[in-house]
Amino acid sequence: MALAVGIRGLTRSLLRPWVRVPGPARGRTEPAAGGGDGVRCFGSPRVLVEPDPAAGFAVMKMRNPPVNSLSLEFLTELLISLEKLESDKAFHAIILTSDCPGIFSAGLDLMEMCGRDPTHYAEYWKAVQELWLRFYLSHLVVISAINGVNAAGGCLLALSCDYRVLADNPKYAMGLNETLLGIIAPFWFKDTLVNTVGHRTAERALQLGLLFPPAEALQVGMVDKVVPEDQVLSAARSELAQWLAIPGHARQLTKSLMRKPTADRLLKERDADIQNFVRFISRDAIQKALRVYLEKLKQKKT
Ligand SMILES: CC/C=C\C/C=C\CCCC/C=C/C(=O)SCCNC(=O)CCNC(=O)[C@H](O)C(C)(C)COP(=O)(O)OP(=O)(O)OC[C@H]1O[C@@H](n2cnc3c(N)ncnc32)[C@H](O)[C@@H]1OP(=O)(O)O
Repeated sequence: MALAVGIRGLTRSLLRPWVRVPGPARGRTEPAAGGGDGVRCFGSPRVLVEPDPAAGFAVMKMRNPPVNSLSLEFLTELLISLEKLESDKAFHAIILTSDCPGIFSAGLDLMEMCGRDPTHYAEYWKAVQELWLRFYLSHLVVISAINGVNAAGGCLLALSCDYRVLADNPKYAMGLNETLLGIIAPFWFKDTLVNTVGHRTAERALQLGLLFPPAEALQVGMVDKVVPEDQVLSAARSELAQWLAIPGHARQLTKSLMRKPTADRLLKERDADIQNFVRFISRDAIQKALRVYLEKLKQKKT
């Protein structure tokens, strides 16, 4: 089985050249995230980046409508945006949020895991691993401003950040709900949750596939702050000030000290994890469960 499609290879094959604000904002000079004037937004079709280099951070907005499902192309674009900000010394932090009303992310794209061939599954899973590793270990401060419902892989992305602000809307539940689909959160999803909420809460949440509404998410420590919906971004910005006041090298080394052992577990068995995923997801029973789940999502509209 061909597992060797690196994310840089993906990047070359999938991504259009870096583009300036596609869609409605194309060609405009928008106010920067922190209010600075004259700084151009940039991005790719599915990721809008609003830089505020003077303040040292950028707002990264996910916009893969309707539900910000993490397709291969979207994962790749998120990685490229992250890489671009990481390699620019002007940036010390990112606020990750959504441009899709009411949805932070519906998690991994079920269409990438359903009815495809093993080579595709392997390529997809490698990109999912890469996204987690890069966000989890980023030297930048990453704060998520969670402004919508946030399931499974989307929740993992938020858990990979350094701090989470969640909008206070009872519809905006968040969690690793894989078991509800008849699938299993991989060990590194589990480890990330355990590191955030502790073993007992994670054990219960993972088995039951719990999606926590804001008050409960705050209570178990899945998020750090719950604020009125219209204050999610400003609360994330205010929080950032505290993180940016710490000497960068000390904070980065401490982050690495805390997170490297967890990341190393995956790094040591990355190929085996891909093979496990491909074997698991290719099973007839799993494919059937995913099809039934997708069908249910569609039926709820009728
Ligand atoms: C041994 C083990 C080894 C290894 C491990 C093995 C494997 C397993 C690991 C897999 C880990 C998986 C992680 C995941 O992230 S799985 C995805 C989980 N996500 C969800 O359960 C959320 C599903 N979506 C929803 O609940 C709702 O869509 C949501 C987000 C609440 C929004 O609701 P609403 O606004 O009403 O929108 P719709 O439901 O109508 O959705 C619009 C449209 O989007 C489609 N869609 C929704 N979610 C997804 C998705 N995750 N992927 C792809 N497509 C999605 C939905 O079907 C609709 O499509 P339509 O064509 O009808 O417009």
